[in-house]
Amino acid sequence: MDPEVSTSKTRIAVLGAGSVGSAVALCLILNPVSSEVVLVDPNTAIRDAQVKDLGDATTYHGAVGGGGVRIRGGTHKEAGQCDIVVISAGAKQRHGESRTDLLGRNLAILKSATNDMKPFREDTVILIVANPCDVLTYFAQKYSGLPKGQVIGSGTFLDSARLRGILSEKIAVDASSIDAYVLGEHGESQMVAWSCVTIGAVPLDQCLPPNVTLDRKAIARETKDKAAKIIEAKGATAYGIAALSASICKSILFDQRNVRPISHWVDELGCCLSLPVVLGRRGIVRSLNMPLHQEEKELLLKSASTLKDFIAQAKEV
Ligand SMILES: NC(=O)C1=CN([C@@H]2O[C@H](COP(=O)(O)OP(=O)(O)OC[C@H]3O[C@@H](n4cnc5c(N)ncnc54)[C@H](O)[C@@H]3O)[C@@H](O)[C@H]2O)C=CC1
Ligand SMILES: CC(=O)C(=O)O
Repeated sequence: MDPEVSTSKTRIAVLGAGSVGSAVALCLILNPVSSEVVLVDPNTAIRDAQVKDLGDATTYHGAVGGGGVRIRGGTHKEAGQCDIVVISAGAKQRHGESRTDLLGRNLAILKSATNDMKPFREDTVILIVANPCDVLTYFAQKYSGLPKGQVIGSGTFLDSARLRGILSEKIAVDASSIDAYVLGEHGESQMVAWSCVTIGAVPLDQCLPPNVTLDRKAIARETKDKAAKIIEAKGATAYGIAALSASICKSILFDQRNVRPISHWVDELGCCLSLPVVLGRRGIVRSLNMPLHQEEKELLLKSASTLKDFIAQAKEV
């Protein structure tokens, strides 16, 4: 951790005061990472009501070194001067819609929000959470003009957490001791890097409990479909992505160098998608080259090709 970093000097802006944005803000209050959280939404009635509600949660939760996190409403311009901008602004999927169905609506929102935030501080990191996450990350890099490594997406961090949770139940090992990654698109073309799954450095196949066999296809499908199942029942997902977004903010602000599957620009593949990266104060420190099997490499290429098609088809306003 960078000893120079202190929560007393740092600000995180959250764009979008809806289900996800407010849950991100709550996580940042309960597990303080910065001294201030600035909520931004053109719907100022919702924004201010969320600020009041969240303000009640700050009372007994002091930041590191004392003093509570300050939550307040703010403008896009102010967001451009924050250490991190988490972008959850945009439409969410209705039952039966895919993430990519949101592209037209959310690209327009992203463009106007990014223009409204300019000029950015030169060290601001943008974290895209709104969907379709990977395609929006590509366009946020283009619109913001910030170095590509500073504009990232939550990507398959959430899918990887879901995969670890499912594996944890099947093999009765705590999820935090399972190293397993979903790669590629945060969406339909995602793939599981099965050849690299380890438990305490032991390859998965070599440490299954007796009488346990894993149906890998079914597990990958359950991982991918988890969001749709939740959306069908309650209309949205929010808590998982909020906790993980707050943890990404912590990795960045405290220069923690954690390895996470995060959506970022991958030169060889010509798009933004998730591969494990080292996260630091300026976003991506470096990408890690996973020793994937040939068929996994092909699935990753297919995911990249799907994403490039979406980028090519996107109608910019
Ligand atoms: N990456 C991931 O794993 C996840 C992504 N999401 C995505 O997050 C996004 C937000 O979802 P919810 O919070 O449930 O939606 P919501 O509808 O509850 O909130 C969206 C908010 O964005 C605001 N907004 C619109 N234009 C804006 C602008 N220019 N600047 C700032 N705010 C603006 C709206 O006024 C609204 O309050 C959706 O695209 C959803 O698909 C949701 C869950 C997980
Ligand atoms: C909505 C969404 O992208 C998710 O929960 O994975």
